[in-house]
Amino acid sequence: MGAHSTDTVRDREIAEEQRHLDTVYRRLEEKLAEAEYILEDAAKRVQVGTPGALAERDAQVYRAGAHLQRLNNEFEDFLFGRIDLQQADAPEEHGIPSQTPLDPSDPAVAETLHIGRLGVLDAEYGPLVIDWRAPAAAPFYRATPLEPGRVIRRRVIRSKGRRVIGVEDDLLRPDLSPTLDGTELAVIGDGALMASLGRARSHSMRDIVSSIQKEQDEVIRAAAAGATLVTGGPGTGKTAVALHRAAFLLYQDRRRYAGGILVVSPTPLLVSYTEGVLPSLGEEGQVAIRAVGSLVDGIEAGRYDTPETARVKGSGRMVQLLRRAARAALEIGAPTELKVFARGQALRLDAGRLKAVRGNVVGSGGTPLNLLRPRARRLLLDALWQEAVRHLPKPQTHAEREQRQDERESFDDYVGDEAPFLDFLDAWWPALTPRRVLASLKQTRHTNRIARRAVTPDEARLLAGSWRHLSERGEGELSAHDVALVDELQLLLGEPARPKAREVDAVDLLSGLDEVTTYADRMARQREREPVERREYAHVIVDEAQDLTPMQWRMIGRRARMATWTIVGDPAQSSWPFPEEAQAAMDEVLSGKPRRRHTLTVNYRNPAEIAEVAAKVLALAAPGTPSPSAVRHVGVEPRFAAVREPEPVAFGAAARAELERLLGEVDGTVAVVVPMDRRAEAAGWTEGLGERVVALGSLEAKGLEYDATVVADPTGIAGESEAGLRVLYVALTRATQRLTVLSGPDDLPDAAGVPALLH
Ligand SMILES: Nc1ncnc2c1ncn2[C@@H]1O[C@H](COP(=O)(O)OP(=O)(O)OP(=O)(O)O)[C@@H](O)[C@H]1O
Repeated sequence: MGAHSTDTVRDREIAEEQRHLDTVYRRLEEKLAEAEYILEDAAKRVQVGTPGALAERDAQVYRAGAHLQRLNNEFEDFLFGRIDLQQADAPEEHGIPSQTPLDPSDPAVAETLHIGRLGVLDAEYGPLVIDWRAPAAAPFYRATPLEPGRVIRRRVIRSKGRRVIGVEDDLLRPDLSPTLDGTELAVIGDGALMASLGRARSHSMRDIVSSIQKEQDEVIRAAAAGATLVTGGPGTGKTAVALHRAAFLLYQDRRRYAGGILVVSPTPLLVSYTEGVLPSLGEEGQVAIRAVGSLVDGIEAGRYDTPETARVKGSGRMVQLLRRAARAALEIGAPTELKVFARGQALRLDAGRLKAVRGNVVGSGGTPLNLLRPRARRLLLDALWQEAVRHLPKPQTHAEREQRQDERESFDDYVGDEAPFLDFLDAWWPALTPRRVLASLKQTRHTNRIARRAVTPDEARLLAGSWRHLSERGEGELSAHDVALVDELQLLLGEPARPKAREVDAVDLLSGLDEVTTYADRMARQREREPVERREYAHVIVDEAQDLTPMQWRMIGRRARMATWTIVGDPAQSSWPFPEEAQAAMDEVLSGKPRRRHTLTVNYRNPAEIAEVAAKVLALAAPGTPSPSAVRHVGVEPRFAAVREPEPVAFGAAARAELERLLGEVDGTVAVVVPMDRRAEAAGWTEGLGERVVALGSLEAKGLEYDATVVADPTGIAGESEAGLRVLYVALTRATQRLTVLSGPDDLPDAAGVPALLH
């Protein structure tokens, strides 16, 4: 009887929400018709009006189009929340309702707000749905029984398409026996929220808009200025929060942030996993999510460096090495003699002279080398001219000086345009590209020669080895660490001159500095015309920040000179071995910006059973770091299995059998995580198992999650680098339901079934 009456109450409440949702959809359909009308109308209209008005109209059409598309795509959970509020103590101000109740002991609900992905107004401009990012929606996420504010009841509404299927309530004022329209307020708890945490995972992340928690909401809505730094263990929602924050910033100040938010992600895998979240929040196109290896246009990092090589490439010492490498690259294969014929004589600059000229061209300034080419041309002509007039007496009178000047000008015109001189210039001051400079470092001897104290001979050898596959021009695949070096080199080199630089350019006749600025100006104008990708952002969000090397921080910093920041990460998951060095690099990039710190404490991904195993590794990997608390129990302990035979075939068979077993246990995705050098092997284990299964190298698992994971060869992962235990910690924290740890003969489990490493 009791159950029956609860069901009736639940049905009644669901029906009530259904009525509201129906009203919302009716209104949305009206808006849809309106949007269609605007689109048609705009298409018909001729192009008149000021550019500003036209742009505004384009924007309107764009918005209407986007709206249309989104409504047609039919939202899941378009409307997901509701709060019932007490009477406010003050009228709302600037659209922000007061959060304090007039009378805290008043049990009556005075106001009900529905919260959804987008704001919807009724025909009288009353709110049918409030955008989740609006200030009025904040209490939905912030209210707690200790600090309820005006909220009496918070409700999460679950729907499928246009049908409401469930509600889940939190009563924030159990002391009140609250009422709504004179009847007792119903409170339904059907576990929808916990169910949603336990749902099967797919290969794309979902938004968390209906269940953002208070500590997360505080990050999402934090002021934009300066830098917001967020730490938290695995599964605490750092990535989710970072993405929701992007949507929030756009909502709050669209003009400022449209097109100007960059999200830097550690791997392309995490980019594709998270890509769908912003569109599901109604934000399409304005936010660029890019892997740290894809920040330089035209390059997609596809190689992995060994941990030893990565250590060198990521280090701030590379700046000095690259500076020298760029200069040295100019000299590789450079001619050692310049000979031209002019004024009836052979003029010659020998190696010593050329060296002196080169020194003068570079001077002490930091002008990018490619921009110095006009100066190189001029100083070479100077040197040749001095040769030409060496035996002539100095001009004495004004007339003589004028005459000499005229001769000089025609000398420049004549010599400077002749093939021998131009060919020489091309070879002596070639247009350098970052790739070409990297390729120059593939010769260990050369690298060693220029390395001097920047890197050790051993490190020079590692670097050279990692670039051996590049062609002379630097064609070939690069690593994510190389991309940061390319970016640094781009700055040191400047844009290479255009190939048709052979025409005489009046600019060349000006003095050095003018040449440089004029050239730069010309390039700038050119850039305006060609739609190249944005290089500066208004806000930069860094995910998995603990992994960035100093060189990567510099690269990101160059895209954020005017930006505000959100930086999320977990030092305990860092695969970079020198946290202090990375911290210093970050400090430099953020210099002077005020910082706001937040910590996230609840693990929403891993069930407690898995979190417990991970905590053991955490204690070894980052002693003293608190584990986030896991909110869910699945009632199944992680499995420890071991393969005693040393043959890889036996290990592979065991891994595959385990994957097959897990596929039967969970509805969603399954991953096997292996040491980086066993990736190819692991790909074989998963062959034919279908789309739900993936094989990942330890570093590729960053940020991802699966229903079930097999962590294969944990000792191998832990031994990969100095940061190995932290990488193992990452691997162990990927699963939402099931975890199997599969060890080899070198780490057999003890009597309790736990491998020694995990003690
Ligand atoms: N408030 C929430 N409601 C529902 N699900 C949540 C909430 N917060 C986080 N989650 C879920 O928890 C999982 C982990 O979130 P996320 O990947 O953002 O964590 P993270 O801190 O970035 O983890 P890691 O450090 O391991 O990369 C995701 O599936 C996310 O959807």
